[in-house]
Amino acid sequence: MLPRTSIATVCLSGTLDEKLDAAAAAGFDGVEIFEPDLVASPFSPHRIASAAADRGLSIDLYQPFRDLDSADDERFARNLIRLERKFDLMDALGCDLLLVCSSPLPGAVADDARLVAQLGAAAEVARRRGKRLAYEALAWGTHVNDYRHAARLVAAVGDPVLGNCLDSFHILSRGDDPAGIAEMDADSMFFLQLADAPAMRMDLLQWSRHHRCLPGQGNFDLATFIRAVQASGYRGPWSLEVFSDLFRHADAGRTARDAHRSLRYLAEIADETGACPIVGAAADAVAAGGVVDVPSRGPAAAGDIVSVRVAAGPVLAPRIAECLSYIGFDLQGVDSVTGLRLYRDADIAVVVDATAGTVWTAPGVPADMPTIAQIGLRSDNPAAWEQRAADFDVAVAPVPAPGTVAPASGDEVVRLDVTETLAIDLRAVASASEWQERFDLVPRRAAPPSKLFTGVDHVGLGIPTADWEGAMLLLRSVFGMWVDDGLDIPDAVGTMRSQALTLPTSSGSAVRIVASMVPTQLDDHGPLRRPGGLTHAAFACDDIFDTARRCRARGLRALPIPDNYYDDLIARFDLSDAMIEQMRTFDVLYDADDDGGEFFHFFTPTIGEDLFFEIVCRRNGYRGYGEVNSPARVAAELHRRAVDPTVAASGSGP
Ligand SMILES: O=C(O)c1ccc(O)c(O)c1
Ligand SMILES: [Mg+2]
Repeated sequence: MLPRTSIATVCLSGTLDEKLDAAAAAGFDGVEIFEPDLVASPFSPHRIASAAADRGLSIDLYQPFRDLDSADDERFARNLIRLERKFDLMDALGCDLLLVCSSPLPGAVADDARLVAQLGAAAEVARRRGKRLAYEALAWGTHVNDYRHAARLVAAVGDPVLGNCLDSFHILSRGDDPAGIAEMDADSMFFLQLADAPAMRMDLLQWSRHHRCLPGQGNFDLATFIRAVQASGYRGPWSLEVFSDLFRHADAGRTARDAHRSLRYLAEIADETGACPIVGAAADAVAAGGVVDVPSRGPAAAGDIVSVRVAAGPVLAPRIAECLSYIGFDLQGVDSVTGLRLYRDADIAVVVDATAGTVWTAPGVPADMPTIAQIGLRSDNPAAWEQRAADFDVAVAPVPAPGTVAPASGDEVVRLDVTETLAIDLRAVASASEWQERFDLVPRRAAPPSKLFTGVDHVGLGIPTADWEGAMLLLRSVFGMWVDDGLDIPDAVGTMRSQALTLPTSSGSAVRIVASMVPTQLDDHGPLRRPGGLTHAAFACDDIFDTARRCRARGLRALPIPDNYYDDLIARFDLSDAMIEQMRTFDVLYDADDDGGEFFHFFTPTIGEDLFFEIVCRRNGYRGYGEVNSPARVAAELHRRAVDPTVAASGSGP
């Protein structure tokens, strides 16, 4: 059950009225009025109060009141007068709760007894004015920056109009343990502010003011945090307070919808049992190789990725077909009308679609940018997934048939648009034979398909900056994916924020997506970067060198890796000469983790602007994706283009 929900106006862009519209439309019960929004508004506090009431929103909190305490008595006296003026304003606003944050000033009171006296004096004013104060420890407060310290001060004052405001950012950004919240007196907990944030090492104030995000969009362990809050018996609203450079110019309606969805997501993960389920646990369980014992959040566990559809366009489709055949995929069937071609290795289907300008191809993708437009996961119960999407207010569209120019209705296929250019297809029909039957493909081959691969190890997904937060939340809420810490990877054409997401599957394996952020502000997204969408699919094998040999025999010239790379490997790892020689021969890259896990991989050359395939082999529970080698791949690809101008000119691949 979701408690009362609230959102700070600072989370949303636009005028105050627009912010209220967006909050109400998204289903929030109330708002926190952020002072600068009120100060900048042309409307009186009375008018703002009725604007909120007209939309069915309560004003749950007015904030912030800064720098209350002071080592300078005269200054403190002035601060109490300032407090009275704010209470006048709150009278007009019809709000009785004021957030007071701990002081970050050098002149803040250091001595607890004196601080208790000053907080007590402020509480007395508040009581006389029929108001309440919620005291919040800012992570960068000069003397008070720990929620336990703030709670001790509040308890020492002992005035029922003075309570605590807990803000997940200030607690989790410091790496603090939220367990103490469970021991707090629920009556003293006046307000709860929630925010997530990406893992970063930076000044706390900068991190807080520019990079907060919604629960389910960052890397904080909010599940453990919210359970501690619930254990305390807190009865107030769950309110979102997200300072974000991205949200400040994002569409307010979209942010508010994501915000409400994030609280539903948080309520769901709060109900899960088990320790620290967000960060790391899923990856660890998957890496351990055995059955995944983290809960699957979906209503019906999803299966592995069984198909990948490449929107190739007519020009580059033959190149893609050629590349697929080099790495073991055999043509199995062709649609005589649309030219849709089905390739297969073992149980993996790759469908190459050569149509252009139809809804079936990825919208917005230029003809020279073939993209993976759809991944198919097996599910025993697509209808349950559809219901789940509806629970999170995510539109589910039918997938149109190839060649059609408008979406068909009544199709049984469930399509979730993760980004404009990617649909995840959760349905009963997704495998090679189902593709074959569904589109009545003309069989092209009697022989059984080859068996180079054991499955799809992961897919790479480029997400434009502006869509990043929304896509993260969608993948984690609707699909129930788990995240590890993200990484920043500098390479020859920019720096990419990379974030792995993992979905445990019914077979005890995992669907893995490696998301990377594509800067939206660049008009020209630069070489080897697409404006969004899937960049590659990685196929898993049991023996990297045997597979590389077989691919070579089928005609593959893998992306050439320079000798410098191998000299560096020799320096970094204790690998035998024979092993290094094999890697050099087959252009295999390598990574290892601290727990003995090893990763071997090689790449096909890029086709068009940025589509490639990867062949990977994990050993001993390696958890990563060889991200450290990503700059080597990008540089190798740039070099390949530079030395062979026909490659770049024709946009062609191998
Ligand atoms: O960054 C700040 O100053 C600030 C103000 C009010 C808050 O509730 C908060 O968490 C941070
Ligand atoms: Mg706060």
